[in-house]
Amino acid sequence: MQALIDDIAATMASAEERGKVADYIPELGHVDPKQFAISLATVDGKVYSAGCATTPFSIQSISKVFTLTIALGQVGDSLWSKVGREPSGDPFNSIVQLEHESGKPRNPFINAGAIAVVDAIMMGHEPKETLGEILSFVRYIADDDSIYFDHAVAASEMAHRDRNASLAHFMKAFGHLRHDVDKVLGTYFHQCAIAMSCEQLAHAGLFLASDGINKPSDIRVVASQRARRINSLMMMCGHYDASGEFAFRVGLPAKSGVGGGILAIAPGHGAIAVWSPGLDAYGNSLLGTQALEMFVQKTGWSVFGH
Ligand SMILES: NC(=O)CC[C@H](N)C(=O)O
Repeated sequence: MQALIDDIAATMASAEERGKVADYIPELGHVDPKQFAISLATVDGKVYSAGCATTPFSIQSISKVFTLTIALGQVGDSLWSKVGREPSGDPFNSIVQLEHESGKPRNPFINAGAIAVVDAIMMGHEPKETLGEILSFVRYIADDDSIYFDHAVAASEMAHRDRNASLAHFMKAFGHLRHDVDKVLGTYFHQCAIAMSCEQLAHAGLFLASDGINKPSDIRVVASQRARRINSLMMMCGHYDASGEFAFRVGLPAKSGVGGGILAIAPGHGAIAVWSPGLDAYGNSLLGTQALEMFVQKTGWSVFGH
């Protein structure tokens, strides 16, 4: 397995077309596009990494998997009255469906949906308390207390929040947000600004690869049915309007972020985190997707078969 991971990293190191780093969040625009990392954590406790797998990067929308897990733990199925579970077929920051669908976001992974999810978690608390809870959860599932918020990235997003603020105000006008818009956005931007390495991320995702049980601690994080459902949402919605293409090419539940990371789950096998900051036209990591495609072709771990 280590030979395969090394081979993937070597192939990606020599790639010429590397995509475009997100610069609509200015702080992310400074990241060196040459970097590549991959880490596989297996359900039987092994870790295989290559590239800069211990370098922290901005996990951005990958954090939406963790806040969804927390929200379902707090409010259970009542979450689905605030957010849907259908693929949107629209870009991650689109506002068009919100008007047609009375301010209810299609799914928890587009920006509007994730903003609604974090509003649900806040439960009348101040952002600082909610952020403490989110960070504790992520540190717990990754078994690593060094994971942190990159405050410069969060501040950069807050300063350029017009688009996300539009989504939030629109939902609030329909009665779908309970808290003050700027407090919800401040919480959302910090959640997106969590910095993690591929090794930490792969470890954090393991519970979704093993029916809801964290590894290697063997402590149950969620019921197996919930893990299965989160995986299905990742498969259908994790790459926005490129989710179909990602399923076609890779065939694993996965969540991308505009920081260039992707967390993919191979149920029964392990969790794979990849990072390369250059994005494709849909805001998903160009080389990260290629690396995962190469990985499933060699391992046969796609949920759709070899
Ligand atoms: N696709 C993403 O990673 C988007 C997350 C980013 N924080 C935003 O709100 O625009």
